[in-house]
Amino acid sequence: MSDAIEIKGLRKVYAGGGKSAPKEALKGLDLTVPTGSIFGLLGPNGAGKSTTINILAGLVRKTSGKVRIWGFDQDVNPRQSRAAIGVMPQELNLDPFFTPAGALEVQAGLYGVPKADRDTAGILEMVGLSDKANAYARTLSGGMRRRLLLAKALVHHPQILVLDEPTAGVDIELRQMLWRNVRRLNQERGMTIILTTHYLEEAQEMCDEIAIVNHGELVVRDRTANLLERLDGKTMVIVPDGAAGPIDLPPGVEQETRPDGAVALTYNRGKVTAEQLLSAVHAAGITIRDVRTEEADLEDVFVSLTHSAR
Ligand SMILES: Nc1ncnc2c1ncn2[C@@H]1O[C@H](COP(=O)(O)OP(=O)(O)OP(=O)(O)O)[C@@H](O)[C@H]1O
Repeated sequence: MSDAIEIKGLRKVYAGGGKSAPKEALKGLDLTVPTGSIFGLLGPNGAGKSTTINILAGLVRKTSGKVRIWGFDQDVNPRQSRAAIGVMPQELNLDPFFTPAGALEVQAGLYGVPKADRDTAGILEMVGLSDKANAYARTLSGGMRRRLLLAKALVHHPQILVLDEPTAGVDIELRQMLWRNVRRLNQERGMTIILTTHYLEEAQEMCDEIAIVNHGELVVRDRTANLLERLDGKTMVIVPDGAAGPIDLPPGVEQETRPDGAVALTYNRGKVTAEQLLSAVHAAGITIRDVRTEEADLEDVFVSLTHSAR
């Protein structure tokens, strides 16, 4: 199967409460998530990411459109489509009276996982909670609760794992543990991973493919590497030895003097070469103390695309 998730024409209108008008959070979203990928769903606040994820998880009812999960139409085979997906939610809502081991057993029961197929100890070990297996959830730290939420998402051995803002506000150790586990689940078990994050650097590093949504619509979906290539602007930063005078630059190159005296030359890689720039700098009689280049990153792509969509 090529796509783990297929979303077609997905609309969600939240009923307005009191005097507030109804809100169209998704306006006919089309999206596919390839099987075996680590897929990033990005977008500004209120773009519709959580709504999309909650519909996939079966927590929010869509207004219209088609959702297929692991080949199962959500409307026709709700049980199978739910069984194929595990969701680690944003909120840390856990029953305080359950222990981690107890919570996993209950979750396994809810999904009808036979006793012989349960792996409570193994999952707790994977998320680093073995020594807390029998502690009450109310005594767990915020980080431990997140580990437990990840563990709960895995009890029914889903093919697809969805993580909604998994690293928001967590410390470095937990973040590394989460990403280590995500990579392992993806590489060793072929699990398809979908995640939302506000940390673009993280998405750039972790995700093979990225979709950006804005105002309930898809802005772009592409391989991360292709997205980064879309912006072929590059900046050469020159630290001159002494003050730099005017430089006679090729057309289309923008010159900016930074507060530290460095000269930033922004150019289009397709039109101007680094060599041309360096020649122009030399011709201006500038001695170069240091030179470096800055590539576009996902943040530039994100800003440029969500901006132009507006
Ligand atoms: N239960 C609800 N009732 C009414 N409106 C809602 C509800 N949930 C979300 N919305 C609205 O729908 C839009 C999309 O919200 P959603 O939470 O899906 O965005 P998001 O991309 O996840 O944002 P964030 O990055 O802030 O989590 C927003 O305008 C939000 O105010």
